[in-house]
Formats: sequence, structure tokens, C-alpha cells
Amino acid sequence: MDRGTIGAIRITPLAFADPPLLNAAGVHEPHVLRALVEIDVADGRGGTVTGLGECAGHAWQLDWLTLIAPRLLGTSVFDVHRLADRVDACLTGADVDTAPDAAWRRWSDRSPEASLGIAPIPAPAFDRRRVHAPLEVACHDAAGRLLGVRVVDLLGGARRESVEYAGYLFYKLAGHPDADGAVTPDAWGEALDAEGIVAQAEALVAAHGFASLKLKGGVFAPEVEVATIHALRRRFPAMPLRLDPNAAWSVPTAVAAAAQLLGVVEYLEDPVAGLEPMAEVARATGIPLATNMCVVLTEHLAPALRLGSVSIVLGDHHYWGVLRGTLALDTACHALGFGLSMHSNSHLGVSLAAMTHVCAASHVDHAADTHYPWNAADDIVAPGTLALVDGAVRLPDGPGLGVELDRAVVERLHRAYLDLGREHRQDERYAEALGVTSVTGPLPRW
Ligand SMILES: O=C([O-])C(=O)C[C@H](O)[C@@H](O)C(=O)[O-]
Ligand SMILES: [Mg+2]
Repeated sequence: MDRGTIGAIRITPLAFADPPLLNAAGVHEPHVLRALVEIDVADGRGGTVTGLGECAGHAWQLDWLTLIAPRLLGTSVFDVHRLADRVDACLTGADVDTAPDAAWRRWSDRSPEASLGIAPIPAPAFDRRRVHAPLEVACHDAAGRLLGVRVVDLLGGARRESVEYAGYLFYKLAGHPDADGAVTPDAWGEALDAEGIVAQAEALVAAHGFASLKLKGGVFAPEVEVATIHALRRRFPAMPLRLDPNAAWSVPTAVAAAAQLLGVVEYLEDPVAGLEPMAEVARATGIPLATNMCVVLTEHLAPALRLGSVSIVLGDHHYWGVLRGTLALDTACHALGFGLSMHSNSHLGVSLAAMTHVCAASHVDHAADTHYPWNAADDIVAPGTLALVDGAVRLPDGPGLGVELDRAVVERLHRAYLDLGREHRQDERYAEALGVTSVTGPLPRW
């Protein structure tokens, strides 16, 4: 087979441990569902190299990947446009059996929850990109390994050798209850007030040297969260701080809270939902606003600019058109005068490596979000190549993403997935089961 030809694609669902972190949608469950994508590629000398990708492990996303994988065999990892077109053809219905009894339709019937977040045909662009992401990352990894160059060099070269990340603070419960409802506090302990969050920040800064901090809000009344930010400011006088209530506030609430945060936070992220309401808050307060909720597609940039909805856009290669798409966003933000930061969700080291390469190639001008410290103990990446030190991750030296798998951990997390028997993320349902109903129900909550 020619060098670069895709010979096999493996999709391995994983479940890894997660603490009971609170957000506007509920409480993180004991396990995060994730998927590892491995693409075996001919090296042109009779051998193969394997490229790695990682994405969320929702049932609909896994099933789409499974449906698409055979359609990509025989294409080349250097032919990323063709690969993207094939993914699109499948997800828009041009290359899939759309009959009412087509086999893929079993997914939507599997359980009532399966309809949550499912992308029906034609799948919206946002969901098409979420399916495409781990495939393109794995192709870049394989291409880099074949050529002996880093992914960042395939993306045009490194603008920096080290990428800064923000410490991601969460209000959290002491621990997950066991089968009898008994709670043994985890190593992080409880953080349900300003004091707990400051202690959590001290621990994260001591462990990883973070020089920026982000607080996940939308959990308590805005005055409590504003007071928490002020407590962080007193403890870390020079640290850039941000608060993200995930649209849990109404416009008047956000305007009042922003008055207390102006000059204290580097930005306020998604206090309200939608481009127009965000613009209202920005106009009324002058506070820098950031988003990973109201600007998630290229076509949102023009109205965001016209309305003045945000100053900073959060990219994320898992849905912004993968690595090349994230760099296109970077180019647009740079030209239009938006700042660029990066969104994250619970993830492992393959995604951290991909994020580090794409950030290194970009003009990102705010420390990127990462959930990594919360989940690093279960990382599938073998130790030694990725480390969060001095608030940053250095680009690994090796070709491609520069990381290798720890097969024993992959196997353990795959078994955990099979044992779990869960197919969706259900923060709200878990919060209800725990009786933490203050974080359930429709938004805005304040
Ligand atoms: O910036 C954000 O909106 C996020 O990080 C979204 C995540 O789902 C976060 O809220 C979480 O992990 O609970
Ligand atoms: Mg956000």
C-alpha cells in the first residue's frame, strides 16, 4: 500500500474517573465517557504507523464514527479534504441509507436518552465537526509520524514552544456517594464556598504553577460567585481571573454582576445566552465578554462583530473544524480583532496534546482552558511526554502529536466503559439523584 493509505480504524470507548464537579447543568458523574480513535496507516515499506485521536464518547458520536470508519479505508492521511468530504457525505445523508428501517436508526430508538444530543440526518455542521475531529487529529498524528515532523509543523510551524493553560476551578461536592449513599471525601475535598475555592486554587497552583484561573459558575447565586472571585483576587492579586456561568443569568442579573467584576476579571464568559443578549450586557457594562456558547460556527463571527457581543472567542478543535478549522478561526479572530482563548471539556492526554499543538501554531492570547488536572490520574498517554508545569505544556519532541499510549490504561478504561453500561452524559439527572436540585431546571436561573 502507498505511504499514507488508511488500512484500519479502531474506535475504543473509554470511561475514566471524574470528581463530583458542579456546573449550571448539574453534577459531573463518577465517570466521563470518552473515545480513543486509532488509525493504522501504511508507511510505504510494508509496515504501519498508528495515529491517535480522542473525542467525547456519547453513543451517537461513537455510532457515527463506527458507520463512517469503513468508508475512509483506502483514503490517504495526506488527503484531509477528501476525508472531511466523506464524513460530511455520510452525516448529511448523501452517502448513507436514509430508509426508515436503515440499520443506523436503531440508535435513536435505543433509549429515551438517546435522543439527547443526537444529530439526525442531515446532521448540523456543529455535530459533523464533532464526529470528524478525532479522525482528522489521528490523520495529522499519523502524517507527522510518517514524515518525522511534529503536528505543529504540519500546521505551519510553532509560534511558541510552550502553551499556557488556566487552572479550572469548580465548586464541588466532597466525593461521590457509594452504593449505600456513604461519601468518602476525595483527595480534592469539598469546595462549596469562597474559602473552598481559594483552597482548591492554592492546590492547583501549587501542583501545576497555573498563572491564570477560571471559575466555573452558574452554580450559586451570582453574589456568591462574585464574592468568590473577589476572594480569589485577594489571595492572588496579580492573577488573571475569569468566571463562566454558562448562561445561567438573565441580562439584568448579568449587568448587575458585571458591575462588581469590571476590572477584576480578565473576562466574563457566557453570562447570558445568545448573541443579542450578550451584546446588551457588553454595551451596558463595558466588561470584556468571552464565549464558547454563542459563537461556535464561522457564520456566528460576523453577527458577533456587528453586534459587539464578545471580545474573546473560545476555540476548541473538537468542534471548530478540527486543527485546520481552529487555525482558520485563529486567522479570522486575528483579522477581526477578537481575542482567542480555548474551551475544554473533560479529556485525556491525546486531546491535551492536540490542543497544545494547535494552540502553539495559533495567535491564542489567553491561557487555554483544560480539565486535565481533574482526570490526569487516568491518562491513557504514557508518562514522560506531556506535563503541566509552570502553568504550561511544552510541545512534545516526537513526531506527530508526540505521545504514546499506555495500553494497560486503555484496556482498564475500556473495561470500565463496558462495565458501566451508560451511554450519555447526564449531569442533570445525576444532580437530581443526589438531591442537588439547585443546579437543575431551565436557564436562566437567576
Ligand atoms: O467553558 C465551558 O463552558 C465548559 O467548560 C463546559 C463544560 O461542560 C464544563 O461546564 C464542565 O465540565 O462542567
Ligand atoms: Mg464556557
